[in-house]
Amino acid sequence: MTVEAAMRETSLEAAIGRKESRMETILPERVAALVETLELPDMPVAGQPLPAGFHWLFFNPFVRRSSLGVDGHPKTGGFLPDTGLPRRMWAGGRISYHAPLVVGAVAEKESEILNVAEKNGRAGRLVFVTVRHRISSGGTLCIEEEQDIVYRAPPAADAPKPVPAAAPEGAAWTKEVKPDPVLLFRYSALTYNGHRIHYDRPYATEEEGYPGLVVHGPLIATLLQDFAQRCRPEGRLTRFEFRGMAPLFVDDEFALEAVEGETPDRLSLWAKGPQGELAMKAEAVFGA
Ligand SMILES: C/C(=C\C(=O)SCCNC(=O)CCNC(=O)[C@H](O)C(C)(C)COP(=O)(O)OP(=O)(O)OC[C@H]1O[C@@H](n2cnc3c(N)ncnc32)[C@H](O)[C@@H]1OP(=O)(O)O)C(=O)O
Repeated sequence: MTVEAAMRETSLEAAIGRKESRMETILPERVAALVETLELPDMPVAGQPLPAGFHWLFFNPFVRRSSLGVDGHPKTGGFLPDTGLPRRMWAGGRISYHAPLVVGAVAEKESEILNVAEKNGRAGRLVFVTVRHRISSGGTLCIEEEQDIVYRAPPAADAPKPVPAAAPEGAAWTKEVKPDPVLLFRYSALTYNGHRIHYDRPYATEEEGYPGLVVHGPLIATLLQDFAQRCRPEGRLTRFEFRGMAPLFVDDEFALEAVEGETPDRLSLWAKGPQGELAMKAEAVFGA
């Protein structure tokens, strides 16, 4: 191991346990802006529960442009460790909805780095950073989430492109989504996410090697949670687990699909890409 690699490994381990916290008001205007962007039928107003996944609108750090990395995210090496790998993706997560987070409330998010794990993927070296977020309001823990962020090395020029797995067949419910550039732009703006792969086509294609602008993982996960809730209107979503399996791209229509889960309180869901590929898989659990 080189001295540089040994120092990096030490700094990655040192990141585990690092914490930060942030307070914010769950502003109804920002909730309304996402409802309209996603064309959802119900408009929650102050005092009503925040829809699942809408917490990603909030608690995102306001960082000076001079403190951003080339990818448009805050430079790593602050709260998130510098893995030495340039390409960030939102890999997945596990969310528990313990109690409603109410629109209009003041809430606090406490974040902690739970793990940093190096793996070898089909396309090269990967480092997964898992962050636990706890969102509370008025002394009640409302949402607990483990978020997996992956950092990737640029693939070798001669590396074959990993072939994505096929999505399951036999969906009981299905819904088409057309991710146009305005949807991606609005989602980036509303979540204050400067990641250039979502709106800067030359950067996404020439620097990160994607065929087009990349659809945000949390956007797909929010659409899947809304879809899950519509498949089970009588249930309350209490847990949602998802894993991004292959990226989706702007203007390529994809489908949200679902079947009954292994137990009556569950649904298995996925997002199916335009070639029938499994883009995201998810599991929803409902309580009373
Ligand atoms: C917002 C935002 C960013 C984004 O939204 S980016 C767009 C959304 N995210 C995606 O589209 C991710 C789609 N997934 C992938 O591209 C690939 O799955 C990934 C993560 C690059 C890994 O692909 P590989 O083919 O290189 O990996 P392998 O299948 O060979 O697996 C190697 C080990 O890694 C584990 N693993 C794979 N995928 C995940 C995952 N999504 N979450 C957690 N772990 C994963 C896999 O189990 C293997 O582990 P072993 O222990 O078995 O070795 C923003 O930046 O804010």
